[in-house]
Amino acid sequence: MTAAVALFTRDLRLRDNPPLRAAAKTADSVVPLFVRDTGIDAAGYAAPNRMAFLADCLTDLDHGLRERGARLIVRTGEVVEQVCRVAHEADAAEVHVAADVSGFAARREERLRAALESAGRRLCVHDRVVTAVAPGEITPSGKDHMAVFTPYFRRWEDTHRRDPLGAPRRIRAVEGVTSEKVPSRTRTKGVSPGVPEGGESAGRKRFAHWLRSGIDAYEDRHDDLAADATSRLSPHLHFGTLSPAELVARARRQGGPGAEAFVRQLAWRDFHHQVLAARPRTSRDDYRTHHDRWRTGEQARREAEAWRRGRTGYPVVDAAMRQLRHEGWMHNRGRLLVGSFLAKTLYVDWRVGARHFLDHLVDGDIANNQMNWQWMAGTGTDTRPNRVLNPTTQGKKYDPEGRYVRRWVPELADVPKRYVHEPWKLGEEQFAALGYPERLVDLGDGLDRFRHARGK
Ligand SMILES: Cc1cc2nc3c(=O)[nH]c(=O)nc-3n(C[C@H](O)[C@H](O)[C@H](O)COP(=O)(O)OP(=O)(O)OC[C@H]3O[C@@H](n4cnc5c(N)ncnc54)[C@H](O)[C@@H]3O)c2cc1C
Repeated sequence: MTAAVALFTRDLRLRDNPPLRAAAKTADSVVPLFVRDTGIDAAGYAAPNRMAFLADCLTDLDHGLRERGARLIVRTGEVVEQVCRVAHEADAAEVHVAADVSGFAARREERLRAALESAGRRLCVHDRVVTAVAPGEITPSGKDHMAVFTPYFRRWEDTHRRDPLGAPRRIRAVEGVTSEKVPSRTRTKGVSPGVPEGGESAGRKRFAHWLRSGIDAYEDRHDDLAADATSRLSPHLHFGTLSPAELVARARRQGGPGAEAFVRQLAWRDFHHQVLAARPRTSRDDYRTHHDRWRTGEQARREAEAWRRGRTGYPVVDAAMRQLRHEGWMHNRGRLLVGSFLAKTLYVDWRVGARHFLDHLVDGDIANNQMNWQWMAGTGTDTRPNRVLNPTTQGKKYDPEGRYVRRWVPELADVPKRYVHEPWKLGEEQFAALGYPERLVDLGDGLDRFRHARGK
């Protein structure tokens, strides 16, 4: 009897899961393993919103495995040590795992390979699991990644994609490997009230609903803040309860401009992943530095805190920041606006904002978060790095009725449409009666400071 370990990381699904399929195919019996890596807690990345969603994912995965004759083995500790221990207990010849892109994942892979090989076992790493197209698959000659999205996307579209795999029908489990209790959401403290349900079953339901009644309108409505007309699949993509390759294939099959626009966003996801894979230090360091001397000191700290709390005095910025706290999620247009406001208007280091996002986002993801923050701060791959978004004009454009602002900023619930993005124009007395904060900064002053800092 041969045995293999299928190590789940950011691929918490049974369908279209190449490491699981390969483990089940090459060995007589399988240990489906998830390690609660204490290194992630120690690095401060175990945000409660993601831990709650993760608990749902593991519970659902365990159910699915039990239906197929196995169950999820959960262990807590240092990941390499735990995997080696389980491989030894199961006498597994191979460990199958998905390739991933961060520096953390690269180091994990290297250490795991060395430790397994020294015990006479083999690590098998599978591409195109976390992304639809693997990092490094599309590279101009002599380069290790592509730095501009449009040409990347053209090549991405031409890249042959594999057909999505079904879930294994039966999985024969290795006998006698013990598991900790699968974590439960109810035991997670400090979770935002609006965090959605995690797990492959919930993800598939959401995706089916999206194909039926969301995707066709996506191209026209994705920027409408109040309409909430995006897929909200990002947490499922982050934890891999849905496969990006399958999403691309099924959206393409459905066809139409909405589906094409949606697929383009999935390509953005792959794009950022390939940048991080080639430049892992850009999770902290500027991708293209402007030698910014970001504001620090007491006033900048106070302003960053007002931004975190959704009390900047700019309604659409505050609405988005409050949505983040309540739901652990924020609309993409909101993310762009609050990112520009922090990094450019307030001229506070993008890392301060990225950290706050990672503390709250259910989809908080090193590749997507850090690369998008850098894009917005103009230190990343944006070809117009000094663009500054004006929250008032953007608010009027993407929330013309003020419905998004009223939903998240109760102080402005009864303000007429004319003033909802500029409540300070109501007049002193009426404005004071709202109990809504004064503007932190004049937009013109913020713009001048930023341009001066960037030498523009
Ligand atoms: C400052 C900032 C920080 C961000 N942080 C994250 C993050 O931590 N995790 C994350 O998944 N996304 C992040 N994004 C990208 C984007 O805002 C979210 O992916 C999107 O809002 C998720 O909502 P949705 O699933 O409804 O997206 P949809 O519009 O339905 O798009 C479908 C999918 O495409 C991908 N996608 C969409 N836009 C982008 C993008 N700009 N970059 C990369 N992938 C994209 C996502 O996986 C998304 O689920 C960030 C954007 C900005 C500007």
